[in-house]
Amino acid sequence: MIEARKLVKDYGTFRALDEVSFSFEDPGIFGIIGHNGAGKTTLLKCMAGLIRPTAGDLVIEGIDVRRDPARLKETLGYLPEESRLYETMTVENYLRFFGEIYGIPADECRLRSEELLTSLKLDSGGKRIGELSKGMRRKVAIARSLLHKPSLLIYDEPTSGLDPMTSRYIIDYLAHLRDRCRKTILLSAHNLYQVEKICDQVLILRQGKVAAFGTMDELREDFGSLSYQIRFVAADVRTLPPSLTFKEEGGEYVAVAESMDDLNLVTAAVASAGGTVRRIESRYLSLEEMLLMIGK
Ligand SMILES: Nc1ncnc2c1ncn2[C@@H]1O[C@H](COP(=O)(O)OP(=O)(O)OP(=O)(O)O)[C@@H](O)[C@H]1O
Repeated sequence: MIEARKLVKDYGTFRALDEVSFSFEDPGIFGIIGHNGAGKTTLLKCMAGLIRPTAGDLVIEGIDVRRDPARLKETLGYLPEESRLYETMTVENYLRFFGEIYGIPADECRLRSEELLTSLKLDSGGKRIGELSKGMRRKVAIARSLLHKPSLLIYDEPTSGLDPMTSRYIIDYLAHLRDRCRKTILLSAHNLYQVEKICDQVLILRQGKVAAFGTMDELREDFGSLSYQIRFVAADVRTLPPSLTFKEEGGEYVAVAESMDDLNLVTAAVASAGGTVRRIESRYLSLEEMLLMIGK
């Protein structure tokens, strides 16, 4: 369980996080989204114990992060927005180096590294890290974050700057870590389609405050449906009120209503013209539309 209560982070006189509260039940994937500068990285860094919150409570897996950030080390794998890797090392040496830092015995570290590189489909062919592509480097950083088998992963923009195929591979890999390895993953991302696809709960930050929080279904409920599409048949559409706009599609007619009131007007008009409503579909806001609605 990850719980934040009235979390505040000030940088000097600037308040980057303003009484942020939420709780995540693990295992799961939790997305933190918001416009540039909303406070996502600040929140992730607080949760990773890398910066100290100014006020409020933050408890992760029973560890009070404000009091005892060092205790998080074993439980946590952190992937910063931009990983500074050791350019002149090979991938294998790099992972061995971090294995030593984590106190993993050499044989076990080699086995774990091989497993991770295989599951991430990363074959560096003995190249130095500085010679690898961006996607490969991201995978190396992900492998490093998993080396000590942490139960909690904090990933800042895991797919930023990656091509769609690599990006999708990493997203699917994160889902695999949750579903098969029971990991809890907190991530920030600007690719909202991906967040919508894999996150169990989403926190939307706006200027350091919580603008919305919940499962995708809860957020859709909160934001309301955008429109209703009414499919109907009518023997003679000339009897429909001239104000009703609709189009013909596959032998049916389709009208769009922007609100529940509008929807009632359309269905009443169809009925009074002797028509029949075949289907009403509501189209919910996408996460991107919600973020645009919330504004900067
Ligand atoms: N070390 C710092 N000192 C002063 N202000 C900072 C510092 N780090 C971040 N900020 C400010 O805090 C606010 C939140 O920054 P943060 O990096 O957390 O946002 P973000 O949501 O991750 O943005 P982005 O999507 O652009 O990465 C910004 O206004 C930023 O300028």
